[in-house]
Amino acid sequence: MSLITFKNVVKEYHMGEAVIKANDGVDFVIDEGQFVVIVGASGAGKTTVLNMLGGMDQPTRGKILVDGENIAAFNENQLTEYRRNDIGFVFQFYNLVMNLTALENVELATQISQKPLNPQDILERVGLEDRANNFPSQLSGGEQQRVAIARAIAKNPKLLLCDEPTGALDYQTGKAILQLLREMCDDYHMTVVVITHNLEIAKMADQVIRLKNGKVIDQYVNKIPLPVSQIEW
Ligand SMILES: Nc1ncnc2c1ncn2[C@@H]1O[C@H](COP(=O)(O)OP(=O)(O)OP(=O)(O)O)[C@@H](O)[C@H]1O
Repeated sequence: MSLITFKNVVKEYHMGEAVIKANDGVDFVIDEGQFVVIVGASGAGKTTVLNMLGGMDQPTRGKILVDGENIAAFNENQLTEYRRNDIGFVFQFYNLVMNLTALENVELATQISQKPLNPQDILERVGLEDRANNFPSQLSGGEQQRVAIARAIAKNPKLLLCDEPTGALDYQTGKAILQLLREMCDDYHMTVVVITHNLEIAKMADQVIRLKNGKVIDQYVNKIPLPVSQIEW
């Protein structure tokens, strides 16, 4: 069943006289429970797609249907509710609250959500049960990203959006994080969207959307997505 539909989505930025089309008529459909990779070079429009899908920005024109509702027409209050309840976000640089422990970071996210999962259980699921009382500064980059994933998942969102989640990590740690994201998708039947410039990562996806100059230039389904262990870059 389709969960997300982008219909002729345009996002323009006005810089003085010039108009920059960050997204220039983007169309795609994402099914519930899919692991989707949106790939493209720097400036292709990936972050713009993710920000609009996450309710952090709105298109200039077009429709963005999520679970049947056009979020492009939401007002501020509706967008706040949407971000709170339906979206989990994982960023390249983790964005943890540095003066809260790993567990407290996860708990904080669950406090604003309607149907959260148990923070301790999720920390255990990401392999950090022994580090629950550590502060982010006491954790490695890979461990901090695990906390960030736990925080996003614990909200029990409809959609997990990931912005270059391995961008700040070394090769092996990055692969472990991709593996964890894939498991989250499979275990929780969560729809996961990852944006990256790394085309190799596309091989692990159920569906790939390629962007160039603000347009979709290719969109395909991997009938047999590769296990993360078989991906190399
Ligand atoms: N707030 C803004 N104001 C003006 N132009 C913007 C703004 N945000 C994005 N753009 C422009 O829109 C285009 C697409 O940007 P976007 O950040 O979506 O690309 P990207 O594929 O995510 O790139 P990267 O991989 O470098 O993050 C770029 O040309 C960018 O300069």
